[in-house]
Amino acid sequence: MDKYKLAEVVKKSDLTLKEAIEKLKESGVDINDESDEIDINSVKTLGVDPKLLSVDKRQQMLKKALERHKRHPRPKEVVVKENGEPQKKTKISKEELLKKKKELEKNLKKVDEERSQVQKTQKTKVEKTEPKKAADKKSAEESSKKAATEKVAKTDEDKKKVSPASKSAGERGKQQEQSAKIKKEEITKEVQTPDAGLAPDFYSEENIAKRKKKEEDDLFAEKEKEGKKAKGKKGVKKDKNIQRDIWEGIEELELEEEIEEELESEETEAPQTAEQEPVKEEVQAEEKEKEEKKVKKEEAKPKDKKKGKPQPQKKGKEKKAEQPKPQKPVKPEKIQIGESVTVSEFAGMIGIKATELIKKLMMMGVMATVNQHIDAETAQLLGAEYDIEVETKTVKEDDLLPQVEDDPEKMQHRPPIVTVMGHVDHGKTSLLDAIRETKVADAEAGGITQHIGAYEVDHEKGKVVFLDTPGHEAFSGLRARGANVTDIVILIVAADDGVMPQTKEAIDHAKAAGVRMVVAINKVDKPNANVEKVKTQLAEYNIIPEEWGGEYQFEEISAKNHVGIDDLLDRVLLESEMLELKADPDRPAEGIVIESQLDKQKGPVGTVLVKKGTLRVGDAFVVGDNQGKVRAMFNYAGKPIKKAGPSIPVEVMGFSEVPESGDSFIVTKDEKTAKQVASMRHDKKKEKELAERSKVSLNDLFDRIKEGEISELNIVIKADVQGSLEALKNSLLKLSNPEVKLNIIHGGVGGINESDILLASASNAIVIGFNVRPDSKAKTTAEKEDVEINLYSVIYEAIESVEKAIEGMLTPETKENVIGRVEVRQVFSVPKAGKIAGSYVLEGKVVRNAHARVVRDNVVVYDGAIDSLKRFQNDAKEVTSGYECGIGIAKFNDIKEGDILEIYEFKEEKRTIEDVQKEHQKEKADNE
Ligand SMILES: Nc1nc2c(ncn2[C@@H]2O[C@H](COP(=O)(O)OP(=O)(O)OP(=O)(O)O)[C@@H](O)[C@H]2O)c(=O)[nH]1
Repeated sequence: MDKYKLAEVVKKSDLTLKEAIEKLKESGVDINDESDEIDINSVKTLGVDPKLLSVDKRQQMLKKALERHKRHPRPKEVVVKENGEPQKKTKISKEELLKKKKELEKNLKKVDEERSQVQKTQKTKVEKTEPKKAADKKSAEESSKKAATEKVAKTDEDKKKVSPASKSAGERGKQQEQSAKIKKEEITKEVQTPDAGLAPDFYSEENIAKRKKKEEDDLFAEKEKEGKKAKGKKGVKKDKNIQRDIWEGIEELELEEEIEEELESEETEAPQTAEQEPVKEEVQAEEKEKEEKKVKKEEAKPKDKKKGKPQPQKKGKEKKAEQPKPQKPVKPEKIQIGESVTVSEFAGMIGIKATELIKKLMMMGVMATVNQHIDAETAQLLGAEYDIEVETKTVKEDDLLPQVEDDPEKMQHRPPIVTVMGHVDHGKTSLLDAIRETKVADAEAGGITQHIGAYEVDHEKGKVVFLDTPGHEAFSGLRARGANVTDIVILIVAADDGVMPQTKEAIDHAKAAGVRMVVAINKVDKPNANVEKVKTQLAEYNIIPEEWGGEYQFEEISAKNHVGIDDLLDRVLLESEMLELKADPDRPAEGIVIESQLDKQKGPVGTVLVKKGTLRVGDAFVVGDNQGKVRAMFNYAGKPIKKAGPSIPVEVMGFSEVPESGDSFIVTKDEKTAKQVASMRHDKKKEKELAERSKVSLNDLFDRIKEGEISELNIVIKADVQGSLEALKNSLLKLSNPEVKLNIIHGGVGGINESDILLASASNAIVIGFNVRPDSKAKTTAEKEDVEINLYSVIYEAIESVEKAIEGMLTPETKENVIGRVEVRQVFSVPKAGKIAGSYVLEGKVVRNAHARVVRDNVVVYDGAIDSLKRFQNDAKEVTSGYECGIGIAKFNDIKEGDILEIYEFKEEKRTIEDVQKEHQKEKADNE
């Protein structure tokens, strides 16, 4: 039940505090102090209407209206108040405002007259003031408003016939008189009903005095406006005060409108019996509002003495502090939006009511609801309506995924990521098993329960992470997708077999990727093992052991017998120390998906190798054109973990779809961002698919070199026999020139296999096959990776097509070609265009977009592009000798009569490899 402070209730009653306490004690309520609280029944016992005490609905409504008013200034206000110069842009003239103000005042006066009449009646009829009086007075006041008469009429049988909505202005006048009469009658009735009642303080001398004072102030302001010299007790009002009054007038009017709107809607909803109450409340609220405004006005005048109760004064102050007047809505000059914006978002941005925008849109022929998106163009048009510049900013992936820089201060050592590569049967799996068994199974009880494509090894000198997918798949496969995950390659060579084709391939792969290598000579336990032979063979490929003065570490091992494993790990860690592998763990994680699958229980899962930062459960992420949120993470041993730092492989649950291995995995600030990026990438992918662009093709090399994408031509050659391979290699290498470098990254004998394609893809190379064919796997991979395979059976043809490709990549030579001579005979000044040379073509021709050299007294004074060419008023493409024309030269305004213009064009000429080589030789000779 609601409680009320006794002191507040006493203020509204005719009793003193003492009398009230006595009265309450008589009725059995134990109360002693004015700060004590009493319930609604006790309020009634003291003869006070509880409604007057509660923060009434009307006040709330007013408050809301004011707030709304602040938030969404009416459209007319936006125009009126914009640029902080309300008086200049006022659409409603001051005269109109004052007229409206007068009307209001008239109404208020009328209300007061009726009020005093009612007071008189009450004084004569009632000895003791009953709270009910206010109801009648309020009703009387309401008679100045259309609703009041109707409401009062409701209490009367006769009036029930009159529909409020159907009343005309004339009828209302009559009704006002009638209602006054009725009210008088009612007062008599109500006085006899002790329970009913309204605030007696409404008619307290203090309040009446306040209202009168306000009226005086308002009238005073009006006189001021009319230029009459009038002096009041508060001194002469300045222009500022008049402006403020105007604003207050506007606000009053708007509040009236708002209140009426609210009342109308409330009337339709409210039950008839309760109808009179909002009216009472309204009057009170209005009175209060006016009092507040008055206090505010008084405060605005520093010399004025502040009068009235401390409470409203305080309120006034607070309000003033919150909302200095005149209130100016925040209207920006310029806003920025994305590709689209909702009507309500846009309304908020420009400080206009959404409903107003909807109307404007309708006028523009756009039907939109509040939550509907409007495109940038429409938003710009709308903005123009309110003099607001609307700038559109296309959101790019970089905006959503800003590059996070590592903090150099926070960089910490990270474990190396290692891949084992080598020829078939040389012992890759055995080595990985040996490492796992000796180093992992011991440490992790129960061993590895699941396969996640990578595992961690805790060696005494540090941690090493092994990618568990042997060979090219783990290395080149990932690298081909731009995922350079491996730090070190262990090249395994069986001591009994020596360097074999795949050993060579592995070397080429590692070299192309610029990855460090540690050589493991395996199967040293075998009787026919020949370590020295292996070393010699590798030296042919420039893999020279340290003890021979080279830069590669070698370790002799037996994977089968677990011999040399620790030493091999030592070497790997030594190598990693030299690489100074470091990462910042205190940043959002980035990684690479190295394996993925659809798990029956877990849904789509992927093994992510964290490369930067720390990945945590709950992180939102984008992966390829998919996204997700880390729901759970498991380490290589299947143990759930909460976070994973740099170099750590983890199985992640929470992908929206199964990701692709090689996809980059980036943590975003939230799920929304992840979704946005994923959808952008998805769209891009579709576009790319549509474009059907071949990744590496001889034909598009020229375009790509122009874009600065390629400066080198990488080639993988496969031939049927060693002889043709060597011949082809030598011939192609001769095509290498100072401008386009040709690299043969791998050459081998035999058919084109998947590994060749992966290597070509990872190195952006083309594949040339001489008298060989790709196997089916190579074909599929080539298709998947967009690698072009060029097959030849005549060496000459192969050389010619590569030569053509390289020549296409050479920058053409630009030569100057003089095409005409022109004499300037008159100079005109054309607005915007600047100086135009009225000329006569002496020789050759003038072409638009050609260049002109301005020659004055045989000296070239300017050289620039022709940006306009006219014959009379018309644009001309070219003007030949014997004709006149107007020529405008870009960025040159100093043209003079008698100047000669030498017209020339640039011509591009293709260069051959021979040209380039000759030029280069000449340059060399010149330098020497
Ligand atoms: N004697 C001896 N045999 C070994 C050693 N390491 C591996 N092997 C044997 O060599 C054979 C091939 O070993 P894997 O580990 O399967 O070789 P791989 O390179 O993984 O072979 P692929 O997966 O087919 O490429 C197996 O029979 C192994 O037992 C070793 O150190 N000594």
